[in-house]
Amino acid sequence: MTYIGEPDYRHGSPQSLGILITNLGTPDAPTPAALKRYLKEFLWDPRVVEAPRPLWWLLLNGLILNTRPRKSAAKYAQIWGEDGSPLLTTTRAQGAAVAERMAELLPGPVKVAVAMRYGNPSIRAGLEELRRAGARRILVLPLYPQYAASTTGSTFDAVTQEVSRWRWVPEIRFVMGYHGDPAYIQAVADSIREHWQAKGQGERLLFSFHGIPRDYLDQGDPYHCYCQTTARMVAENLGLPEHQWQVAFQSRFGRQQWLTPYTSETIAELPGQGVKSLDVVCPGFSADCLETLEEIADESREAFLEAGGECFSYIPSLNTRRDHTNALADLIMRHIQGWPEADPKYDYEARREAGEQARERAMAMGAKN
Ligand SMILES: C=CC1=C(C)c2cc3[nH]c(cc4nc(cc5[nH]c(cc1n2)c(C)c5CCC(=O)O)C(CCC(=O)O)=C4C)c(C)c3C=C
Ligand SMILES: [Fe+2]
Ligand SMILES: [Fe+2]
Repeated sequence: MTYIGEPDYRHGSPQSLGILITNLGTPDAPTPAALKRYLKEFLWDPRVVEAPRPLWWLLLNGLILNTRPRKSAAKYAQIWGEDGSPLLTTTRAQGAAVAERMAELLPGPVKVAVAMRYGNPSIRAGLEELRRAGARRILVLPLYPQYAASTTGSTFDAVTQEVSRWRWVPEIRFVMGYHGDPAYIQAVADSIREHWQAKGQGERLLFSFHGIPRDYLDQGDPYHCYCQTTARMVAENLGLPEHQWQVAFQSRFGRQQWLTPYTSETIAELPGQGVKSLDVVCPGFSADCLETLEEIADESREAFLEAGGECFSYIPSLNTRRDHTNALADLIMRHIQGWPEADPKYDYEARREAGEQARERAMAMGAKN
């Protein structure tokens, strides 16, 4: 629908709502060439690697992009599904599920788009999709429960940078995290309970979160603290005594110190401390991906068994669980408060009709398009 001039509240034009659901991103294919493209974009982001640029450029282009793509491609090949990367297929399915749920909760239309911070579908493509649907108000929901500058902060940069090129900037709000959201905590705890009912409970529950360089914490990033909070709240919900759970950080990159304890070291030490059966859950990952399916469910399992462990169980991410979808939709509802589309009395049809009439009046008056 095209308007003559600006849609205007006085004429009752509809202002439609767009939700941009994002995640980190993934290569287009499990090949060294696709990984090189993906890693180049990802690792050049100053929110991800904060090292001084000229030096980092040399290291990245001279060394890392000549070695890592091949190794990472081999890992991706192990988890690649029929429809592509699990992270992307799951995020798309989450977007569709949230859209369905939002249609139940809201009186007017809502457009949901899915985008990835790196790779495809890009943030630009996602925002374009919303713009074409006529979204004048946009809520951005990065699927990172625990805020980190490298993830949520970087998504903020990408969205605002993209919109800075638009002539007509929409209203934008961001969900900056939900590490302690009761419905999210409940969903994680219930997923663990259900896993225990089906497969039995291990002697220890390990909460494994993606790491960041220790230096980022020292400079004030709240991520470490938020991970501890999530883990403690889930453990409390489960009624787990302190000695039956712990937190560790996975997926270290490079030589610097990262958040400790490291998941890999913790898992190798536990059997020696008498823990023979272990459950691992990764509540920082909304969707199963390379870091959970390959690094935890595969590599870590092997490491645990090799170190003398007997039983290793990976508890899947929330993915498209119904309680996850509902928790995300509730989060959206709370963040769009005050926007007319969130008002149950908002009469979308009446507004649309009034808008049409205003448009016709303007046409009759000979306004130029
Ligand atoms: C180099 C620094 C990195 C930082 C800092 C970092 C933070 C960070 N990452 C996630 C979530 C994911 N990371 C994933 C893959 C991945 N991460 C890094 C590096 C850093 N991450 C690399 C190089 C890769 C690519 C794979 C590899 O070559 O090892 C993924 C999985 C993507 C997939 O396609 O499945 C996720 C998800 C968080 C939450 C985070 C900080 C809190
Ligand atoms: Fe990462
Ligand atoms: Fe990894």
